[in-house]
Amino acid sequence: MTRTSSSSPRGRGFGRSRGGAADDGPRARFSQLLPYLFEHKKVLGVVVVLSIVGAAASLAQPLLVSQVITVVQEGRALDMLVWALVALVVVSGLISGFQHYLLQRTGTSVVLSARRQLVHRMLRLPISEFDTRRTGDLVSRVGSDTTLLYAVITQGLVDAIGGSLIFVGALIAMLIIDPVLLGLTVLVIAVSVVTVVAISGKVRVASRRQQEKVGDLAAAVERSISAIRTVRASNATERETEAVEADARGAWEMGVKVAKISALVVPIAGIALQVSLLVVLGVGGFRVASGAITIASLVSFILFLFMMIMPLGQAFGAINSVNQALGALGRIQEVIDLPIEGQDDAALAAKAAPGSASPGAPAIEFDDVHFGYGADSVLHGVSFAAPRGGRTAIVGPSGAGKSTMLALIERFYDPTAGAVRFGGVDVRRLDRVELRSQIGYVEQDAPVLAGTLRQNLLLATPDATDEQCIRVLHEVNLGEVLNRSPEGLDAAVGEDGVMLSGGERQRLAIARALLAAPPVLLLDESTSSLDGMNEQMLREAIDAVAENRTLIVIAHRLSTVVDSDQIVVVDHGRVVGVGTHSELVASTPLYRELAKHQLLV
Ligand SMILES: Nc1ncnc2c1ncn2[C@@H]1O[C@H](COP(=O)(O)OP(=O)(O)OP(=O)(O)O)[C@@H](O)[C@H]1O
Repeated sequence: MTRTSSSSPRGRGFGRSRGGAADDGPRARFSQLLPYLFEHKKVLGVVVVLSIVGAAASLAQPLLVSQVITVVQEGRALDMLVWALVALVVVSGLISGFQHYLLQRTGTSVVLSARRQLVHRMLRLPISEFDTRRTGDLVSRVGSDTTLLYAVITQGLVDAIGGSLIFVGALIAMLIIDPVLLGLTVLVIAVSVVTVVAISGKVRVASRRQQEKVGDLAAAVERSISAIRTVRASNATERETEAVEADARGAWEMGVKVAKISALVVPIAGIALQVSLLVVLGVGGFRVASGAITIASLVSFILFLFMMIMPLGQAFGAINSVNQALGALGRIQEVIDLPIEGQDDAALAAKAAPGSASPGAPAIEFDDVHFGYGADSVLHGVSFAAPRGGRTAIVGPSGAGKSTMLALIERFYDPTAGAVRFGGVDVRRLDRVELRSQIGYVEQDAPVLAGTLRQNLLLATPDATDEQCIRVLHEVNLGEVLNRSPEGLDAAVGEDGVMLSGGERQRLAIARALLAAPPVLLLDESTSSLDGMNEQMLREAIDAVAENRTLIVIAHRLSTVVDSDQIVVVDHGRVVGVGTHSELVASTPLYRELAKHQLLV
């Protein structure tokens, strides 16, 4: 069988993720974050303007306070000044509320666009990519990693831009009030900034590792839940729980590490404020005493100092959240940067020999096809032709490469040598969408998607009517399932179709393929778990649909294929015989053996 991510042990997470080790994981640069921000440049522009207005309103406050002190000292009336102060406070509040809303909204939008891009890419990756990646880890990149981008907008970057304006404004005001005091303050701040920058890089690494651990955790949960019946039946619940807990603990440990590093960053702004305050109070006191500055100037200098330190805290927070986001962005970009299926189709098509579609050509033809999933070769020079409108059966021992042959027809993989032709044309020269629209494919494990009967049927044929759906369900003897629930076609089938029996799942998958009625049908052991009566009904349906169509069936039970136009016998990736049942019994020892086992000779 051809394994996909949902059924292969490799796909289920027995293996570890790529790049799980310390520092060799995907890294993201700050510049990779910018496109996400540019996408919302208009709103962010509004936010920046609001920040400027808000900053001006905030900066005006100490100036007004200083005015108030002077006016009180001079014993004049305060009316206008007080009102101006109240208005400033109200305006600053309103601005910051609106800004907050815009930032949250934009943060969510950035997450949305990262998710969109990821999903768009993920569903188009080559099938081989899913052979080695773990489903849970991919899911966690969409669900968890993307949420870290939210914090960049809401908790950091834009705030810091607004904050930096206040910072600069306060700096200028302080320079005007007293350059000496400012010099001392800047010295303290410079030391704290250097310290923060030095330790913040570590946040990125720890955050990326934390996200990797969350990916491991999601993969472990997915693995256990998807095989929950086997886990229970094997009395392995305890062990699986421990394994999942170990991954959860790994994520926790990394979270604690991020917390520790962040904890170093956060108080630095507070310490800087306290030290500068002490310095300013001490030195400022002397300067007031010596008459270099007035008390009113010292008070407003201190208010500006607070104002300057606050955005510094924001900036440190921003450095932290940007670094966390970059850790996650590395994992997001890694998937977005992967080549998608068909990206190198032009080069492949150029390599393929030109051929033209001709009515006389076989529907499907394998011409000396070689293929391997990795280093191990699976097909070694397979050649056969499936005639148009005929029924071809592929038989052979388990692992011979039968499902792989169907995967090559669907172009889930391309041969390493030789060619697969569709109607005389090398499939590498055909558009994949066009090729697949010509082929109905029923996988060995007959996947049924969570949802309703209708959703499953309409997967390949979204425009089919209810009548067509119901007709095809009857054709595959699933009419009874339809009557089982008053919801009819809207009846749920459960996750992976668990509410249907194995045979019913297969017949639903076949119904889906039949509904599209394509010229070529590929059935991978589609009748293997049907009981005698259902199998008969199904064969009649396939017989009816197979008329004037090319059918390629992989079957282990020869009784289902003895009346095929031709049978291709495959062993260890090689074709060892082609012919009808009686011809092969006479000519091919392996086939004779298979037939003997199944009491057909
Ligand atoms: N996605 C995959 N990645 C790596 N190896 C694979 C993959 N799918 C199949 N193989 C390997 O390729 C070989 C042929 O597998 P294939 O599924 O084509 O055999 P099959 O004849 O259909 O077997 P069965 O009758 O048991 O379904 C096997 O050794 C299998 O382990």
